Amino acid sequence: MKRIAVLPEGSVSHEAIEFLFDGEPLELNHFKLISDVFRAVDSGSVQYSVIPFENTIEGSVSLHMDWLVNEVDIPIQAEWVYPSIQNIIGHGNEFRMHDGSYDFSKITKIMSHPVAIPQCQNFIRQHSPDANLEGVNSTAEAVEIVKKNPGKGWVGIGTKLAARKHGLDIMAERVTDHDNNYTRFVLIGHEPVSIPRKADHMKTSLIVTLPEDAPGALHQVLSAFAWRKLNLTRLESRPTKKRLGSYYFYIDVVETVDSVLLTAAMAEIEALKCQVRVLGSYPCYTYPSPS
Ligand SMILES: O=C(O)C(=O)C[C@]1(C(=O)O)C=C[C@@H](O)C=C1
Repeated sequence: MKRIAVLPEGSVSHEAIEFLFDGEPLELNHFKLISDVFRAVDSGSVQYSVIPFENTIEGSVSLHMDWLVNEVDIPIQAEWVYPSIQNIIGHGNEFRMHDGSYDFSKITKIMSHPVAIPQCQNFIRQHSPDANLEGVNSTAEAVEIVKKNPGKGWVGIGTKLAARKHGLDIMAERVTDHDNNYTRFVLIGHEPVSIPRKADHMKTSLIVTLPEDAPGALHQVLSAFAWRKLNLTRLESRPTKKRLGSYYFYIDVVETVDSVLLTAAMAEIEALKCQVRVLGSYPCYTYPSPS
């Protein structure tokens, strides 16, 4: 049975990993902090870790990107997309009105993961503009804290799975600003993984660091992909954290063509005195579109 580190029971990450393995029994080790989820592979206590990487509304989860690049050396083995469906969860009796509906203006505090709160801005502005917003380690943790603090007017933004686990009420369903709210997850680990789904395509993730003060270097790097007709799906710069104004580039290449071309592109980029690090070449699984 695969041993996998993931955020707490009822988190979006937990739902997502159960989806990826489609009912295959898994040994899940739950951790409160994403840093511990990352470290679990390093310490050998699990084979794989589940990392949320990018969200439709919020974009890259930069903290997780930086951890993958700077703090650990663990390859990406798979990527998949899963919907982040968020709900308002609380002790319903604190907010229930005579007609049975909820008075959301009574909410004093809304807690969730810092990536989940901005996903629900419209709902918050419209229904609970005076509530305090508080970021915690996961959506699941927010719901757990609310459970332990009745009578204070607190609610959490989280999954139905978390509401069920803690026996709380789902006061409003699907409260994200856009229905198409998806999160891209990556599975990291030292061994390739078998997944009971059909992969959509392969992808290679690269970290490219340009030589200092080389005008046109990024243009030349991009040309190495362009003339080989290699399809880039992501190009993002992040600070190297070594000094202000120094960046690395995170590049995703979808391999729809022969990988020999990609190897040649990387050799060309290295010849330009760039540093190239491969974060992984891995299968990607898309979420089935509603029929
Ligand atoms: O807090 C959770 O439930 C998580 O799985 C983490 C996480 C994230 O880090 O992006 C995952 C997806 C959600 O959109 C919000 C939070």
